[in-house]
Amino acid sequence: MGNYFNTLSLRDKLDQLSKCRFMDSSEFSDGVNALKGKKIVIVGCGAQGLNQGLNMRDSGLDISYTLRDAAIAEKRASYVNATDNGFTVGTYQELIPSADVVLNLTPDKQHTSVVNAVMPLMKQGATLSYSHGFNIVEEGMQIREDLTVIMVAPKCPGSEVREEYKRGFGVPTLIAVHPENDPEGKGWAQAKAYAAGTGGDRAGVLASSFVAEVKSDLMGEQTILCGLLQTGSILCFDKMVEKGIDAGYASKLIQYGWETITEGLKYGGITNMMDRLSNPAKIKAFELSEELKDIMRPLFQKHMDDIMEGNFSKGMMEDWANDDKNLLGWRAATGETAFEKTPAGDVEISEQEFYDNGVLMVAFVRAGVELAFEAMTDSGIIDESAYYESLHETPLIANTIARKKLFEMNRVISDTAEYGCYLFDHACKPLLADFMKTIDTDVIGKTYAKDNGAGVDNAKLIEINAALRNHPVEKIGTFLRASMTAMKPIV
Ligand SMILES: NC(=O)C1=CN([C@@H]2O[C@H](COP(=O)(O)OP(=O)(O)OC[C@H]3O[C@@H](n4cnc5c(N)ncnc54)[C@H](OP(=O)(O)O)[C@@H]3O)[C@@H](O)[C@H]2O)C=CC1
Ligand SMILES: CC(=O)[C@](C)(O)C(=O)O
Ligand SMILES: [Mg+2]
Ligand SMILES: [Mg+2]
Repeated sequence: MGNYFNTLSLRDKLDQLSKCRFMDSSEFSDGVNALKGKKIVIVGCGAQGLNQGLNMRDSGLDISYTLRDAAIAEKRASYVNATDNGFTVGTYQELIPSADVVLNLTPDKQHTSVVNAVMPLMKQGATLSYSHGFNIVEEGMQIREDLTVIMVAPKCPGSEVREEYKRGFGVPTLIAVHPENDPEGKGWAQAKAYAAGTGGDRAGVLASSFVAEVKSDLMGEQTILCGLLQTGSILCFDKMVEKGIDAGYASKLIQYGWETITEGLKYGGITNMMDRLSNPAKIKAFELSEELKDIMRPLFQKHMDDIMEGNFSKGMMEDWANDDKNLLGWRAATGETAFEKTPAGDVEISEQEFYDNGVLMVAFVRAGVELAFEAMTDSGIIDESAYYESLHETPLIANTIARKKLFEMNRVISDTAEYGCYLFDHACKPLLADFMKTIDTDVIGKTYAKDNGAGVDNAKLIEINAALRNHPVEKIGTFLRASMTAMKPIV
């Protein structure tokens, strides 16, 4: 076993990275049929396992769970999750031999040992599925030749996979078939039916590759989605407290602010999020975000390079071998930050106030989304995929911070995402130290400018509006969001 991506020729690397086709909803007219009546067994009942299983059962599929022996014997959380929801739970020996499709939804760190345990028990011609291609792409896992290997990767945390489904919708999903393992040519039909079962087809599905999924997913989660939201939360909170803003107010502004301002992003991209500010505040947010982009660009590029070259996965796997020493230490340190420890105050903050008093947060979001999108597309990842991994998913992660701050975000995302998030955060905070010295409460904690009071430079405003609207993330976003609203009323 070794890094599969690194064994490919440059031509094949570029070919796999650029695999990404936005599927037409008509391609899902067969619904879940390709999996109807098949026995689907999910390994693991955690963030993705439980929520995908609930959706697929509601879509009429036959779902049961297999857990390691100790989880069953000790009635661990995963066992309780599955049995409380009325699912059959059994050992590998009991359930795997009769399974038509096995969904491996255990943490990435466990994939090699789980697949090695499960594979010999799988029947001839069955299908093995992943929701993240790390094991195949970064570890070069070899799967038995008769087995079909597919991937169905929801572009969001497991909790939101369920929430969106309950709302009658779904989350954008990337599907793929491992080219080395499609002996019967049934991979795509099964992956499509699986995406229909989770509701993903209603939000948008990209036909992609294991390689493109891994490289884009790692980049999004480390930088804009989790890393930057963590850094931004800590820096904005500490600054407000340092400058005398009430700590309870500061805590609330950050905890719920990301969710509120990225709601604007969800509806109308960066353009709409920035349009929610007064004109003078928009100009200020633009200037701050330009500065942030210049400072952070090398860090975003470094993350992309490390992911592409396999350095990131190598470092993380060393930590796996070291009993997750880094991960666990960094997780504990996050729990000790002042932001995490200060409860949100009992103060009313109106929807508009989150924008008006959070100009710096808006600047962070714009800078992070654009930088992540640019780094991905510069490396051969297609715009649609880069959009989902930067702009689209940010509000979904922000929702988790609103629930229970950074603790909840880091609990809900995968361990892989959490590890990369801390790496980014540790490098980004010192990088922004000088910039933060220039920041005062006019851009975080207090209202920058509610109206156009002191006047607005028309030429500058026009130039800024054009720069925002002409960014490629806005072009692809307009197209993808149009297909989403078009699909909503059908539900
Ligand atoms: N978290 C997310 O929202 C997202 C995750 N993904 C991907 O989905 C996959 C699952 O991640 P996630 O849902 O976060 O995982 P979780 O950490 O939530 O999964 C834990 C589950 O895996 C079981 N498990 C842990 N170790 C083993 C083992 N050695 N053998 C058997 N079962 C084990 C646990 O059972 P036990 O009780 O025995 O510990 C538990 O049921 C990953 O590939 C991830 O990258 C993709 C998109 C988003
Ligand atoms: C939530 C999600 O999509 C991540 C961030 O990729 C993950 O948890 O790995
Ligand atoms: Mg992801
Ligand atoms: Mg991930």
